[in-house]
Amino acid sequence: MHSFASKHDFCVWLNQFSHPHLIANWADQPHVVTLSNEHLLRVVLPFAAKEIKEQLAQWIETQIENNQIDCIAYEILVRPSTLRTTVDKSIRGVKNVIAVTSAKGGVGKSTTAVNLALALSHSGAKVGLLDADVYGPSVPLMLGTTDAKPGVVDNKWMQPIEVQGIYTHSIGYLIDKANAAIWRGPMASKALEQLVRETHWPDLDYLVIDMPPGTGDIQLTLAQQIPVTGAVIVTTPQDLALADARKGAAMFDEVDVPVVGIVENMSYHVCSHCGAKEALFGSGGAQTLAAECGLSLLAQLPLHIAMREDIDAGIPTVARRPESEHAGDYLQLAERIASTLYWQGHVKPDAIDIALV
Ligand SMILES: Nc1ncnc2c1ncn2[C@@H]1O[C@H](COP(=O)(O)OP(=O)(O)OP(=O)(O)O)[C@@H](O)[C@H]1O
Repeated sequence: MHSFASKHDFCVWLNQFSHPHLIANWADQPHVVTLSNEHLLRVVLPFAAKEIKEQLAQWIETQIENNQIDCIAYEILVRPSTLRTTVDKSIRGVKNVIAVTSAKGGVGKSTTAVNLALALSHSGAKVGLLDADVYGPSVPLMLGTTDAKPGVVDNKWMQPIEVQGIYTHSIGYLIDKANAAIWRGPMASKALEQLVRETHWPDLDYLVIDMPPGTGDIQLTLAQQIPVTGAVIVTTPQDLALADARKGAAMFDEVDVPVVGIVENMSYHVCSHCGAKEALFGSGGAQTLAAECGLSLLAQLPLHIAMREDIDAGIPTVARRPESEHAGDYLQLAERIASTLYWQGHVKPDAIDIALV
């Protein structure tokens, strides 16, 4: 039987627990394990990690039941850390920014961004979603908030719209689609920076930004102005989309924004009648691209009629069918992104963020 005389003993024991989103000796990371004077063991998971939380609790309970350890008082918390970014100027209230990008329109970037934000929230984090797609703000439609109008706080801040447990803001709440489409270059970048910085975000662990598609000046300027913790590139298996995704990876490299990896959307089609899988747009492309660019292939998401129907109904799959296989895919994706950001990044020392606006 294990006996624990010190925090070190607890860490050695906890390190035996493994999970694909943890690294070896994870419990030795600063601030992850603490022991109170009352002998309460506290494990703080520093990124969105509901699955780890549940599996770790189960593992501890099994150890107690099997008399491998004495009964202990413990708690497991999910408390994402703030990570350093190349752009120093932080966003008031926001710990980490995840930019969801695509080099080409129509590949499912917004669908991925919305479901990712909801999945991060289901995973125990406090999450915001900013629809920065000036050319076609689709978040209000996807979340059924087309009639929402953000309130104003202190004559200065815009209040985000809370829906399905996440805090959202969209260019679509302010102007209609027809006007957004004519924005170009500097005008669009300026408006977007304002949108992100003048929103009264509550304290958020993650702000997911649905970026405008493409790899032009707007995207480049945004990446240089907004403290992006990591970018996710969404693509489809078609050659053309993949060629563009390569450009996306190169652009983020140029501005020193870490790319967490690639999401292959519409990777295969699932027949709603017989469940058969077909590679409509070819297969293996994203895998090759990821290997070529030294990036991870984070997920291969199917093209499925239910996902489109959920989006059209204004309740994305993660919220509408949280127990479904598709929602499970997004939860896995969310926890993979959150853990990768943490293990690849550097924790910012706790400080009161002074917003520079
Ligand atoms: N995996 C999927 N399964 C089924 N339908 C999907 C899937 N991903 C996206 N779609 C559908 O494809 C259409 C385009 O998706 P979406 O708006 O997310 O793309 P986008 O890349 O953000 O496009 P744009 O750049 O034009 O905003 C939507 O109707 C959406 O419901």
